[in-house]
Amino acid sequence: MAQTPIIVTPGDPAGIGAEIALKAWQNGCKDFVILDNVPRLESLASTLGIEIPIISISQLDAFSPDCGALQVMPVSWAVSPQAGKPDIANAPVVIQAIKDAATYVQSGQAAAMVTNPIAKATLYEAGFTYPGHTEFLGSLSSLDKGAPLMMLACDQLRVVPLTIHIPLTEVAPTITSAMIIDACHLIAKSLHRLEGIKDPHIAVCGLNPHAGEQGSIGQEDEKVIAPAIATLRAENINVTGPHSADTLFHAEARATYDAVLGMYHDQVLIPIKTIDFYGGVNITLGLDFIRTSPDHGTGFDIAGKAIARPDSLIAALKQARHMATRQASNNAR
Ligand SMILES: NC(=O)C1=CN([C@@H]2O[C@H](COP(=O)(O)OP(=O)(O)OC[C@H]3O[C@@H](n4cnc5c(N)ncnc54)[C@H](O)[C@@H]3O)[C@@H](O)[C@H]2O)C=CC1
Ligand SMILES: NCC(=O)COP(=O)(O)O
Repeated sequence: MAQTPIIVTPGDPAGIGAEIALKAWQNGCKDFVILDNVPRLESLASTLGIEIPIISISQLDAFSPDCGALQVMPVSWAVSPQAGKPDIANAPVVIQAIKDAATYVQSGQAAAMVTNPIAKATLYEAGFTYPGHTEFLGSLSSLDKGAPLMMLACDQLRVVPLTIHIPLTEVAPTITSAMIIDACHLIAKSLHRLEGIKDPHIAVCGLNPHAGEQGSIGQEDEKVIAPAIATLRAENINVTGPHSADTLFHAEARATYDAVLGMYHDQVLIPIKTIDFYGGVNITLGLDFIRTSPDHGTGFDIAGKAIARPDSLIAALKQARHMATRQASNNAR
């Protein structure tokens, strides 16, 4: 039976997305179709010294994993992409590609979507009103309670930030016990569904240094986070905390839990990117379709220089296929 492809979005065409997709294909990931433009990819491949056949297909059911060429569904860039120089004129094409990819997965034409990095500031300038893919895809999907959540995963760690792209000054007033409860329910359900982990242990970070030092360095740990943990534990959800975030990420601590729920972006993204900068994968939890992504950004400083590493995109493609296979077997039960 023909394999349903993964659909890959171009991301910002001035970034490293196309380069890492060419390299992922060259490295044996042949089960995806990318939304982009054949002449541009051929020209980029030639500049980068990557020799692979590239063909256009007009619909996803024409995909053949054994055809020996990178398969591309065409998009028309408003202006010719220049490496390292994002152009606001291409923003509508970038956004439409994300929307189209989500539709392909929701309709079953693609098994999952993998997004290449977008330049958030460029899209904001063009009027994009969502903080990032996670929230945008959430708006296109029916959602589990507490969704969408952003989970970053590598072989040694899984983390979820409770708040994502908001200013640090807004974190403390934003977090609530209900958000923590919903997030832990969704993480537990997702780890069971996606990875078969029954009763996963979720370690919840405090917000303040030393998890508030019993209320003397901030009140949120005792007044917001601890009550949520007590509620979850009363429901027999395997949650501990609030933990001091600074002692939660060394190897011995990591061996004690399945995932960490942090209160804000950098609290949990710094540890995972330090542990595995090139191999991490971003997974959106709680959507009605599968979406993963490399955990890095557009890499404008290295675009077009042939030095971008495809590891994270390769890991994202493998994770997406793993999730699609698991979902199919869950559905068949
Ligand atoms: N999922 C997404 O769409 C994401 C988008 N971004 C966007 O990316 C843009 C740039 O963000 P930065 O913070 O500079 O992060 P970045 O990840 O693009 O770059 C940080 C550093 O890591 C290097 N790097 C990144 N990916 C690499 C790879 N595959 N191989 C080798 N080196 C690599 C870059 O050259 C740079 O020195 C921003 O506009 C941000 O919004 C950032 C993270 C995720
Ligand atoms: N820092 C992670 C990040 O920016 C990913 O955001 P998203 O675009 O996947 O929502």
